[in-house]
Amino acid sequence: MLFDQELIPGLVTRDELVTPVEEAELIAHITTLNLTPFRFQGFTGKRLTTSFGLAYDFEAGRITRAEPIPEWLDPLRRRAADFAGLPSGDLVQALVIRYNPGAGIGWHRDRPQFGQVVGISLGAPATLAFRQRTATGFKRVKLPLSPRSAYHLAGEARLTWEHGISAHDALRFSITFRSVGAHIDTAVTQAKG
Ligand SMILES: O=C(O)CCC(=O)C(=O)O
Ligand SMILES: [Fe+2]
Repeated sequence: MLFDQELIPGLVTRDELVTPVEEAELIAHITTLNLTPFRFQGFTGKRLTTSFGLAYDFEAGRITRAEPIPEWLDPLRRRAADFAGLPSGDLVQALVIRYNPGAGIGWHRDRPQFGQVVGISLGAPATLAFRQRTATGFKRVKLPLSPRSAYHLAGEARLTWEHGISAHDALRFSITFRSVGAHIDTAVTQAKG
């Protein structure tokens, strides 16, 4: 497409942020990572994840430090930042997710400690569903995620809409980069102490 489209305020998408060759290389790197199931209060998710730069500890409810973002993710981080109009140094977290068949992600807003989000889809296509509460129910928007495409969540799309992906039966990966909001200094200081 010639122009980025804003489907809801703050949501911008871009097809083919990476080439098929780059996609294959990224997936090859991901398969070497030690991904672990998402766990929270006795619940074990079917998706497998790992975080770089910063992680979010769901049990403790705060941000912690993680292994540095690996070099093989640098070119993607720069491209994601260019797409989002951010300096690449602002994207301080990279979260890698593997959705095996049957895995999805429930309705949520990303943790408020984080700022803007840039997601890149690899592997099977999926649909990112958005909903925003209204007086009478929900406004809903569906965003098809083609492999190699990217989305940027800022503003309203980031803050007042929830998003989620229903379980699908094919293998998909996502890499999401995040900036951090105003609370990060306190959170990281606590994590070190
Ligand atoms: O897989 C995706 O693209 C969505 C991931 C997501 O919503 C999250 O990690 O907060
Ligand atoms: Fe999310």
